[in-house]
Amino acid sequence: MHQSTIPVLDLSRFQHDKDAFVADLGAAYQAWGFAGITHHGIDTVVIRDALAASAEFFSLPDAAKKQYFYDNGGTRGYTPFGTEIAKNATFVDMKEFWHVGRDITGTPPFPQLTANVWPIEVPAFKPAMQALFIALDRMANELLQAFALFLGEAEDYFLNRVQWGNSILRPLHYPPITDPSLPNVRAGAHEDINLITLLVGSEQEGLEVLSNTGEWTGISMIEGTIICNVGDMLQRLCNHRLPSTTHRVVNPKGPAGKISRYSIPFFVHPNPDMSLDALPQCVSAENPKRDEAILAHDYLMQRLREIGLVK
Ligand SMILES: O=C(O)CCC(=O)C(=O)O
Ligand SMILES: [Fe+2]
Repeated sequence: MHQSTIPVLDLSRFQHDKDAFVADLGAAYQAWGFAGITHHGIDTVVIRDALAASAEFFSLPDAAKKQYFYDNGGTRGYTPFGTEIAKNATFVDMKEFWHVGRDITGTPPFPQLTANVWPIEVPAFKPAMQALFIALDRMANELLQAFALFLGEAEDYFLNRVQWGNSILRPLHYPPITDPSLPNVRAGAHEDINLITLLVGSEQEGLEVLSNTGEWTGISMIEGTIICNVGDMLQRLCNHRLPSTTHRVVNPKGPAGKISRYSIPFFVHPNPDMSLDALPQCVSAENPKRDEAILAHDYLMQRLREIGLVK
């Protein structure tokens, strides 16, 4: 039966009902590339504090925010409105965001893992984002264990392939769209580049996912549910057995469109030297290899140039 919206998975089942959970996860992602995740073990306070700190930062005057806009391809700090554009889109996205990376003590094993910057105007921002980064990183590792099993690899397949990944936590702000001459799209249709994405703040309306029958499906979750979707890197690795589904953010009709949207995606990246070549067990006569072999870092650079974040 065709489900009309994305499935919801209870992550606590991975610990006590592993085989059934992995089968359900595989079915959910093969159908949608997206699922809501409940019982993920992340305290609601961690999520609320991060969303509150994000709203506080974005309410600062432009001049204060722009102090944190660096010519670094948006890798750390603030990126103002009008910078990012979805591949092949006409209008820039109606969003501003901040990038938090992995906190490293000592010399980073990869040069991409540059130091974080923090806004001094909002003291709560740093501890709130650090706590959310650590919690989502842990949750991602658990989900990747389940994905590894589904794909016929050992449970720990990803663990030493992601621990130095340049994963990015991205607090986002979409302002209300009040100018009627602007399109109603806050973030243009796109696929995520990375392995998987975890999305916090999805209770607000506006996110739409393209179903496998070609319909835009509006997604809003009960508070605390974290959406997880497959990105292009995982799609390549599994030779499209799991789809990296197109999604976008629209300005909802009615009162929800008159207020700002705050969401926080966590883009899970593999170590820069991980090969994204299709796993041999995912290639067959019926499903021949679709993409060329490429290293994660080279693939990322290619994609960041396409969306205007790297010139
Ligand atoms: O704001 C959202 O809910 C989704 C954001 C998103 O898809 C992205 O930043 O890649
Ligand atoms: Fe996305």
